[in-house]
Amino acid sequence: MSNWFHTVTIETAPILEKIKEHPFIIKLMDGTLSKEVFQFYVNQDSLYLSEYKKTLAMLSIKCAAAKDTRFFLDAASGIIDVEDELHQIFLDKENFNTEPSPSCELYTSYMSRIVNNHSLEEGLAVILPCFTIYKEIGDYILANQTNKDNNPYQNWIQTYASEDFANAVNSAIEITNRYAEKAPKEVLQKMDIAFIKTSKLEWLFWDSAYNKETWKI
Ligand SMILES: Cc1ncc(CO)c(N)n1
Ligand SMILES: Cc1ncsc1CCO
Repeated sequence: MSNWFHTVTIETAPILEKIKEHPFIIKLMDGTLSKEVFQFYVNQDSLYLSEYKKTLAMLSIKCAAAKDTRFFLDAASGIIDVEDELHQIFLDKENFNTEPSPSCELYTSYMSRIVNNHSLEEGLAVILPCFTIYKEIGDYILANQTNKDNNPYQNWIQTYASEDFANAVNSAIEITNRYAEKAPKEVLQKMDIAFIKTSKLEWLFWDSAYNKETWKI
């Protein structure tokens, strides 16, 4: 079946491959990622998710169908659960840094700008890689790791390889495809641009954590 998501996924396949080859993911998978780097990541991800849930809530009120509004509101509150659970386990609250890294700032600001100032369709496209790439990476790690019993990051891996998350991802894809079906070509092109850019920002977010990115000034 040909649909918008299927087509854009083919276009972004090289980005997904780069993410799978990134040392952050390789080391997360074999459990050798340094605690310091993972801590930096969880800290920034906490700042990221705190903004992302607001962006999802904003997108939800732009949807015409009540079931779509409900889906995005549920996803936003699902993120509060993830924040509570994963961050309870992994976040070092005493050394929490409240300043987003440049890449974290860029990623959250970009999504917020598109959702707030552009069309609903572009908004749907811009928030989608956060669902689909994490699903891909969660499944990829689970399928390829040999140390499920003693990986310090297993709880994190399981969250994104879970059935609940898979259901949420499928719904997000279905909703976006449904709006894309009715969208004119110009809007579809803008959806592609948004999806591709956010996919790159996913790579950048992992890379920035791996390098413990700082503000240069
Ligand atoms: C950067 C980023 N993208 C996506 C997700 C999925 O929730 C996450 N936790 N963090
Ligand atoms: C953790 C997370 N990331 C995108 S949506 C979501 C919550 C799905 O319920």
